[in-house]
Amino acid sequence: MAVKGLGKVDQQYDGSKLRIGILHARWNKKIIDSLVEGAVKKLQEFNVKPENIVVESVPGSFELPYGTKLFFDKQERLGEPLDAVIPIGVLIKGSTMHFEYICDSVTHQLMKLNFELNRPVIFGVLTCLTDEQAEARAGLIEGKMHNHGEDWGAAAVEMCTKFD
Ligand SMILES: Nc1c(NC[C@H](O)[C@H](O)[C@H](O)CO)[nH]c(=O)[nH]c1=O
Ligand SMILES: CC(=O)[C@@H](O)COP(=O)(O)O
Repeated sequence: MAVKGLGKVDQQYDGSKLRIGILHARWNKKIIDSLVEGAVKKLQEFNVKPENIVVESVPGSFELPYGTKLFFDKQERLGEPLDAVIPIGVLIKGSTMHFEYICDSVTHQLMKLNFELNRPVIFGVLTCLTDEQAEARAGLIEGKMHNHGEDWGAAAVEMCTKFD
């Protein structure tokens, strides 16, 4: 088992009053499904109520930053505002520069959204060179790596509550 990862949380965070959005891309669906499942499982372990976990999708990772903004806006309009969004995408290197451009622009724009929206936007995007790297990071290869979706769920609750 790899040594990398979030490790134990520094304190117990309570997500019972939070509403968290998960916005996932539909590219690389099998890996996405596992990551979403990991994030949901961890949110529930941190007491986020199932009815307060809102899951939506966009076509690909490129759509995640603007989709995240629209998701916050829509939930606000509905009177069910989100405390944080976990955008989840899986980028896998192909044979052109497509991968590099999307990795770079999406990462920067998701980071900027934290400050623009003044809400936690978690970095739930895998940027992998091979299918196997992505599968391992979604916990799909027995004994290899943990499901990184769990880290993203934990990070969302911590970032919503830590500085209260
Ligand atoms: N190659 C991958 C993509 N590509 C699709 C783009 O993200 C986008 O949906 C399209 O260009 C339309 O704007 N998306 C991923 O999530 N993962 C990939 O590996
Ligand atoms: C257009 C795409 O999302 C995808 O085809 C990228 O892969 P490649 O670099 O092999 O074109």
